[in-house]
Amino acid sequence: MCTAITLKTSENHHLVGRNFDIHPMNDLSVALVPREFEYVNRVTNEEMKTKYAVLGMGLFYENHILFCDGVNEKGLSCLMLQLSKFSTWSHKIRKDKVNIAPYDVAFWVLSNFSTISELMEGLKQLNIVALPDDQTALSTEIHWLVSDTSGQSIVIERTRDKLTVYNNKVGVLANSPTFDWHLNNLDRYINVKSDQPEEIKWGQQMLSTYSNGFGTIGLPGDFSSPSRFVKAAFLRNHVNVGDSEESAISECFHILDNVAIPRGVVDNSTGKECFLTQYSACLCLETQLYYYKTSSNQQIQVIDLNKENLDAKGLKLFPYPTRLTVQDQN
Ligand SMILES: C[C@H](CCC(=O)NCCS(=O)(=O)O)[C@H]1CC[C@H]2[C@@H]3[C@H](O)C[C@@H]4C[C@H](O)CC[C@]4(C)[C@H]3C[C@H](O)[C@]12C
Repeated sequence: MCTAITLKTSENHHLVGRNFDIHPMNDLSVALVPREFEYVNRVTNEEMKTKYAVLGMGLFYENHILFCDGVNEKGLSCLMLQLSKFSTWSHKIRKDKVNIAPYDVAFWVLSNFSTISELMEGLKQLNIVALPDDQTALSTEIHWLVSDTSGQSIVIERTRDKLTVYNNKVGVLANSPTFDWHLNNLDRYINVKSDQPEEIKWGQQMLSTYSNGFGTIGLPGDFSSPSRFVKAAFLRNHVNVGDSEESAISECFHILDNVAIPRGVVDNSTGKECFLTQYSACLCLETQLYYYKTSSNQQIQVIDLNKENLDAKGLKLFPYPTRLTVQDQN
């Protein structure tokens, strides 16, 4: 379970927020990858080099860093979310294409493109490959939310052996099923609204409200992907984010909290380990600030891409907060 939203302030700053929901894991850390950083393409073994510096949540797996989400120095963001049972990958390297493993697509997007329109050209060359001996790639089932400073936001999915790009007009992404299914499902919630309903008579019986929030009755509260999508879509499209980046960040985390999973409430499919919201992040595309909080430390951390040396030689990792910190008031 993961949920992502986009938001815009009245000062035209674009934010992208996400919950990362998984069983408890230790290998996460915000990472800064500089320009001209050299690494090996896990599909072709070719040497690759980053064009743009990238700041985002890195996940270390088999001595390899993959990006769950991030923003680059040009204000392009890319997030990956699970798309179980629907994603399909190519199983062959194609010489005329850029061959990338599914778990590395987010990093490829962030390190090579500055806008969505540039990326759309790049996608024509992309072959997302899971080679038969790459168990990691074969078990990866994901789709992506990409946004840029023009305010455009797209969803990229590869299903039934075809890449589809959707314009994301609702500003939300969750997990399975596919994005178009979620958009159709939204119609069922057409009656949900922010305003209070009027009093009404049913026969001789008068129906009236007795607390705020009666307009939102019918909004789902469970943690399934369709329900999180609907709830996040309603909140994202009715929230008042205020003028500044600061107030919008607070509202972004409020929305993410509304679809976040406390420890123990949801078991994973094997029933052995619980799922939880491991971290929630909010990225500002204009300022390239990465705000985040973790399941065990709810204090918001912030890392500024532009305070770093973007031409440094190696990767920089930031400590992942795991202990509760509170501010003493006396
Ligand atoms: C949990 C991540 C997606 C977050 C998310 O959307 N969760 C919702 C799950 S659900 O729909 O509600 O079930 C996924 C996306 C890519 C996944 C990783 C990649 O597939 C690469 C390897 C694959 C290995 O089999 C497991 C570790 C792993 C490193 C994966 C861990 C985890 O499953 C990741 C990080």
